[in-house]
This record gives sequence, structure tokens and C-alpha cells, in this order.
Amino acid sequence: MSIITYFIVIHVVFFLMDVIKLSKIPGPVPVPVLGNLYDRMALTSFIGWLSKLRRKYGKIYRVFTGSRAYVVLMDKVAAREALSDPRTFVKGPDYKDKFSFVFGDGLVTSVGDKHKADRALFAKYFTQKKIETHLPVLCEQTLQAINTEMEPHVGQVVDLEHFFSILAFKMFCRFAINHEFADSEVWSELTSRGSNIIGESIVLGIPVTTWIPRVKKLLEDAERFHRVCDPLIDARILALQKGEEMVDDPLTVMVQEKMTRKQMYSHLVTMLAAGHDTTAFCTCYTLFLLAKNPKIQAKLKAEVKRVLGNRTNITPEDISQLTYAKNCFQESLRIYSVVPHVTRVCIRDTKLSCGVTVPANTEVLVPICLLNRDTDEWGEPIDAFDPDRFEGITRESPSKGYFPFGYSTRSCIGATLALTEGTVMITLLAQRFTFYEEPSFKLKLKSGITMVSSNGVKVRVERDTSYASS
Ligand code: HEM
Repeated sequence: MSIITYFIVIHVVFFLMDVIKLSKIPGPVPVPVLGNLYDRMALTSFIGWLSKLRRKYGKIYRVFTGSRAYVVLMDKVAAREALSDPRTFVKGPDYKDKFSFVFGDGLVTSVGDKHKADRALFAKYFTQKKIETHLPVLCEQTLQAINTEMEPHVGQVVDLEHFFSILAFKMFCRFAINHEFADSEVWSELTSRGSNIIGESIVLGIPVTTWIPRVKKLLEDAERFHRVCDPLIDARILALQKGEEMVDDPLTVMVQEKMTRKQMYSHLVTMLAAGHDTTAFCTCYTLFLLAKNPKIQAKLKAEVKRVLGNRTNITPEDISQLTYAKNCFQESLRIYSVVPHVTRVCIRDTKLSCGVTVPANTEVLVPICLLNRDTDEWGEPIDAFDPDRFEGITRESPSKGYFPFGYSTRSCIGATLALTEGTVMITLLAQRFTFYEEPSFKLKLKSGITMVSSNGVKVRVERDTSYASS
């Protein structure tokens, strides 16, 4: 038997075992190698495809993407059960083999006691109170970006992705390592490229190995980034040895804990990978939706005028009063969930409260982006941008199936940071400019780890004359 025949036989045997294992769960009929990818919609609109299958097979069904089988949990209670039981539903190969291959063993991929210890170490930097101490810097960085990157383009179409990507990168670096790189644009692009490549590998089932030239290049670039972080780490180690006072940030705590370089790099690039495109795109989509909905933009501007007037130094008190701005973010995350789905591996036969049993060693997929669009919870039209839906909802609403930052112990550590950064960016922009839809522009959404737009996010920017004249 030739080696190719051998692999085909092995593949078919494993495939049939999965088909038998999942036979009690409804779903479309799979074929070897392609699984259910013979349906073109799976490749052209993965999310639309999952939604179509939900209508046909109900809230819990199975799909095969190539040879990989998933049980899709589009039932909010089942999804919460899976995400809140990390001993049964563990982080699987997407995290362990793919994400960590490039980004190392940081908070996203670590498990068990290591994860608990690392999370406890960093948690204090991500509290509302601590993040609010960064407000002056966040305002200063936003105003600088407005002056250099937005002002020269008044009257033109701008790519918000470019603007927010670099700004979000700079904000995170000041927050985590108290540093601003001169070539932030280069590193910001690298971080986005890294997330994109890993995201594509996960969705399309492509292996992540140095045999693939773009993965090899990514690892080389990551090493270059480690090298530019080295002098900053050295300076902190020296300051610690000399007993000098140091800024209290995640880099300092890693140095105080005597982490190895490798551990420090892993934490930094993991947080960057997890927090960069997510925050940038979430803010892009919010402004894009505001541009498409002038009445809602006017309502936001009225709030900004009432709370800030012409002031640009946003205080913690202001943040608590900018409730409509917060609702705009929540609603934008409902429509465009930047982390569209998360996966876990169920390691033992588990009966969910809805009666479905997920067999051992099965991957489950929680489609956050579709749970957010349940018409029973949010009414019709489900696609309409209506921030008032979030009146009285403080942040997540798991009971409605709304958890854009994940759920339970593995939920996003950076949620408050992302929302605070986003609020600062949007309010200072809305104070000074008015954004309009560019009729010829259509978003081209592509979902990997994050839902990004492959052709940027474009709107037209005009000066707000009421701000200029007051
Ligand atoms: C709008 C912006 C953001 C969204 C929508 C988002 C979404 C998410 C989601 C859904 C998860 C859970 C993943 C899972 O269960 O497998 C997660 C985890 C995580 N996020 Fe975010 N995120 C955002 C911003 C940030 C920021 C700014 C940071 C900065 C540090 C960050 C760092 C992380 C980390 C480290 C984890 C893993 C946490 C753990 O497992 O302990 N994220 N995020």
C-alpha cells in the first residue's frame, strides 16, 4: 500500500468514527475530505452558513469543516454551560497548537494553575479604577492622532482601520510597557498580520508550521519585536536592582516576578494580539455605523456636548456619564462581534441541560456573533443599529446570550480597557468632526480569530462647525 493510500484510509476511518460518534446530533451529511465544505456558502460566508444551518437543524447541530467536526452551540444556555466549565470544555488545538505557536504561552493559551496565577498577576491593571488613571494619556494620544492623521483629511474619505489600528497599538504600549515606539505603524501592521494569518489557519484548517513561508516570516518578525522590547526590559531590571521607583504596569510586575524573557515576550505579544485588532475594529465599526445613521450620531454628539462641552480632558466622572456612547459600542459589538466565535474541546461525554449529550473528544463552537442576533431577545429588525437596546444594560447580558467578551473564567481581561479606549477615541472624534457614509464603500468582512474588514473601513470626514465656532 502506498503512503498516500495509507493516509487516505486513515483519514476515512477517523472521519467515519466522527460521523458515528456525532450521529445523534442533527446536521448536514458530510463527505470525506470536504466534510460539509461542498456547500459553497461555508467558504463565502461562514457566519451566514452557520445561521442557515441553525434554521434547518435547530440550536445545536454538527458540522464538518473538512475533516474537522464541530458541535455548534447556538443555544445561549448550552453556550454558557460550555464556557463556564473549563475542566470539561478545554482550550483545544486552535489555542494550543496554532495561537501559541506564534504568540507563545500567554493568558489566551495557558491553562490550569499557570493560567490562574498569571491572570491574578495582571488582573489589577485591568480594573476600571486603574484604567481610569490612564485617561489623561489616552486623551493626549487621541488628540495627537486627530491633529496629525484626521485634521489633514477633512473633506475626504478616510480609512478608519488605519487610524484606529495605529492609535490602539500606541495606547496598548503606553498602558503595558509605558513606551511609544517611533515605528508603531510597522509593529501595528505586524500584529494585525499575525492575527490574520493565525485566524485564517484556524478557520481553513491550515497547519501552522515554519514550513509555510508566511508563518516563518511571522516568527522572524516576532523575534524582531522581542529585540526592540529587550532594552525596555533591561532598563526595568536595572531599575529594580538599584531599588529605583518604577511605573506600576504589567512590564514591571513581570520583572518583579523574575519571569524569563520568553515568558515576558509571550505575555506581551499575546495581549497585543488579543487586544489590538479587536479594539481597533470595534471602534471602526462603531464609527462606521454612526456614519450610516446620522440621527444616532447627532444624539451621541448631543451627549458629548452636554458632558464635555469643548473640554478634551475626559475624567472618570465623564466616562460614567457618557452612557449613550457606551450603548453605541455595545450595539456595534452586537452587530459586528469582533471575536465572532470561540472553540473548546469537550473531553468527556457531557449531557447539557437541554438534553443533548456532547460526546468525549468533540470540538464545540460557540458562535458569539449569532447568539447576539437572536430576534427573540432583540426584536426586529435585528440588523438595525439601535443603541437604545442597551438602555439599562451595564455591560454584558449573558441572560440574553450577549457576551462579546466571552463568558466566565476565560472571558476577556481587557474588556474595560477596550471600552474605555473606544469611548475616548469616539467622543473626542465626535466632538470635532461629523462622519458620513461613503456610498461606494462596502465592508468586506472576513472572519478569523477576529472579524476584520479586508478592504478597510471607510467614511467621509467633515468638520463639525458647531465645535469650531464655540
Ligand atoms: C473590543 C475589544 C475586545 C473584544 C471583543 C475581545 C473579546 C475577547 C473574547 C471573546 C475573549 C474570550 C476568548 C475565549 O473564550 O476563548 C477574550 C479573551 C482575552 N482577551 Fe479580549 N477582547 C477585546 C479586547 C482586548 C484587549 C484590549 C485586551 C488587552 C489585554 C484583550 C486581551 C484578552 C486576553 C489576554 C484574553 C484571554 C483571557 C483569559 O483566557 O484569561 N482583549 N477577548
